[in-house]
Amino acid sequence: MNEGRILVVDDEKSMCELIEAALQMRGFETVSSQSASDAMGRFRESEFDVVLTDVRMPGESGLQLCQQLCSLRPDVPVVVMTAFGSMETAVAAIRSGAYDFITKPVEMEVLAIALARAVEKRRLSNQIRLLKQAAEGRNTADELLGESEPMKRLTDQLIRVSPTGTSILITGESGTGKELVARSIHQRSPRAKRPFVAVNCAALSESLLESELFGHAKGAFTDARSERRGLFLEAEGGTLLLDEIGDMPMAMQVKLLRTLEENRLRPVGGDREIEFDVRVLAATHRDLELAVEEGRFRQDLFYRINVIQLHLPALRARGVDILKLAIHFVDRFAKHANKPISGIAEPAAEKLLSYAWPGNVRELRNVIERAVALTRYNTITLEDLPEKIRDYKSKTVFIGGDDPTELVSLEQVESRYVEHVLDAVNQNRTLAAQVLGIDRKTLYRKLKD
Ligand SMILES: Nc1ncnc2c1ncn2[C@@H]1O[C@H](COP(=O)(O)OP(=O)(O)OP(=O)(O)O)[C@@H](O)[C@H]1O
Repeated sequence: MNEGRILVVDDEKSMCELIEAALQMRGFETVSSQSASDAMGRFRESEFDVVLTDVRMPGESGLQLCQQLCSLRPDVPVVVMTAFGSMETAVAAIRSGAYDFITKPVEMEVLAIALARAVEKRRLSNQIRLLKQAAEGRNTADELLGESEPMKRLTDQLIRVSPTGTSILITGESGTGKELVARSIHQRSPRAKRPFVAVNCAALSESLLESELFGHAKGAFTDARSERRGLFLEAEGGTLLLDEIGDMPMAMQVKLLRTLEENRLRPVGGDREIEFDVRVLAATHRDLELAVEEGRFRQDLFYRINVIQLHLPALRARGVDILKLAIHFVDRFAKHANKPISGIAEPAAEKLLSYAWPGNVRELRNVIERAVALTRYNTITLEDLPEKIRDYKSKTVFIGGDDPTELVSLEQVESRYVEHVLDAVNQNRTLAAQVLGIDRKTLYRKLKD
């Protein structure tokens, strides 16, 4: 049985060997290191449950090592070996963040008990962290609802691809539920018990994004007062969602591709590469194929992330799901607000169905939250909806002009319909071509004409 993985640090090689032999006999796995700096390197390269270190060593002391480890990974306990009778060192060790100390000469039985306790502490705090994450997830994340044909197809695909570990590109307009789909893929994968981490690539400058993703060494730039593990390492064993990947700066795309190909990363300002095990999902509301053609997105990275593509339909294409989602949100917000609201009155429901929902599910959710707060009745009525929805007139494609009796040529009908479809899919030309049943070259020609 594996009692835990221990990094043993002592400048005396024979001491390391002695301790390692005693620990291995008792079921621990060990790695040893003869200096603080070498120990730091090993610590960054792989996962340990506990670090056991001597205090006095040439170069950096065990206490300095303890401080560094505690700021880098407060979740990994450090046990320090101090000389017998040196209470001051023991106190200094605890002040440096050590979890426990044992005195030298080391009694192997005592050491094994101290380490087993430290391993147990680490496992318990990990469990608490994961339970907290799961509880937060349950409170904030919605379940992916939808029974319309396009959503059924999507759920079907999702169930098939989630357990595989393949890279998936999730596309769809803003607010269609891309992050929710990513969470759902994670939940249905063997990685479900490990972390799910999402980062918005559009929100950060190139240099910030790099250190956010890969972490940075101490002193890598002016503000880098301490080391930071990047999100790739935070997501170790789990899933990382690169949201809005279409907005990632070109230079960063190069670094990301290399990292994904090699499964290793180099923190900003760091001198070592670190291996990681993370499933990467990417999401975007942009037309990435077009971005590749226009030279704004690297083709090699596109192929790497686009092994499988899941496309989320716009809310307006989900028919009756609009009402199902609306009722789901009414129930949820009514419960929060402690109001006895039981549904949506028919005229309001009709308006919800005919509105175009450019902000998709997110917009619907906000509209319902507002309506629940405003309503004086026990159903949502027309007057609880925002004016733009109450007054919304769905466009009739063929009439397009101001005069409804205007007669237009077939060519004009076609060009207006193309425009209408492009509006409906947020100018995504790949998708528009699919909807129109023509290839993209033909679509470009029509647009030019
Ligand atoms: N099918 C669905 N069922 C229930 N809730 C949904 C569904 N789709 C989206 N939502 C909810 O709508 C909101 C927006 O979803 P999400 O953040 O996943 O969208 P997104 O496509 O990632 O948006 P963006 O492109 O702006 O990042 C969230 O509150 C989400 O929980």
